[in-house]
Amino acid sequence: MCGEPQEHEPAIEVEGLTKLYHRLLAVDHISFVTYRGEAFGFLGPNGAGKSTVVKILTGLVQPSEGTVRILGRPLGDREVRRRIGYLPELPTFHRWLTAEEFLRFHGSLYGLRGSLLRARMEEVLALVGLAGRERQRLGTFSKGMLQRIGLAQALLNRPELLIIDELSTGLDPVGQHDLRSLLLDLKRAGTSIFINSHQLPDVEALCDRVAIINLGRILKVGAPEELFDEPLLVELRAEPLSEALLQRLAQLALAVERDQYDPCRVLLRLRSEEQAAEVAAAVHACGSRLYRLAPHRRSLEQVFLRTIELSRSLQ
Ligand SMILES: Nc1ncnc2c1ncn2[C@@H]1O[C@H](COP(=O)(O)OP(=O)(O)OP(=O)(O)O)[C@@H](O)[C@H]1O
Repeated sequence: MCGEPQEHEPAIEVEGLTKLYHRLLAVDHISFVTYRGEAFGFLGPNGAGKSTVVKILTGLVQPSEGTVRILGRPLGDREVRRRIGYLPELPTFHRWLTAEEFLRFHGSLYGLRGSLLRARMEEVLALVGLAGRERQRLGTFSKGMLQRIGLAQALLNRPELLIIDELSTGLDPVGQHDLRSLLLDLKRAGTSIFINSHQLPDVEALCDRVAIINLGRILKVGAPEELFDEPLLVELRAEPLSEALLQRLAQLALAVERDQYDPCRVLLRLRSEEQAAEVAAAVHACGSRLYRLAPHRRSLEQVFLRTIELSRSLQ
């Protein structure tokens, strides 16, 4: 794993965090820790409470209960704000400003000025692929360019912690790839990243750990590969996948999931690795041909959907 957390020093510490909007419990006593140098992803369906948590972390919303420490300091600490970069979910841009004027304004909020500000502006414009666009008005930027200038703004102060509330909206596949590479480079350089996203492939590629959140509660936290808590899941392709073979597989495996699109394919949850040999023997005993018998890894998207589905069925 690249970007190994730095000596397990925390970046964000959240304890019993709760947010009530009038009677609506948007965040329900959640606790988690992210570490320095780590990219931590927050995944959840619409309305899960993700943006509320980000707004609390960035001081835009007051928590109802609980404690938060960022880079070792309590919420609202002015010095710590200078060490954080924040890309909001739907940044509002002043359309009449040029890219340069926009960055100059945000730079001044970080206390940057003069030659240092000019150097940082040049640096971030190059990083996000907007070098040469300094004089262009934001009103004439495409959605992807606006996303990039938003990120440039968040990187102006060379933040130790970058908080991103939803990324990649409006970016074409090349833009998404470039942005993902940029975030990976920042992580490799030691930047801690907290990212809310619906873009599961981005989260899977970037994040060391993810939390799955729904209805204001954290359902699971772990490395993407740890969340695939089905180590003995195997994919079997055999032809024909007869009723007799399916019955034999149902006796052998803990669970058999048929593929609704491929009549020759099933996923089997085994009790032990040794059972793979029994599965192969059952295929031959039933007179079928074995085309594939291999470990199967669910995608983060499948894990996410199953976790949310399970939590809904338990309500
Ligand atoms: N200012 C507010 N006043 C009242 N309710 C709010 C406010 N902001 C958010 N909520 C409610 O809190 C809940 C969580 O919203 P939040 O925006 O945190 O979810 P989210 O996970 O970020 O969703 P999305 O993925 O759609 O952005 C929702 O039910 C939302 O309607």
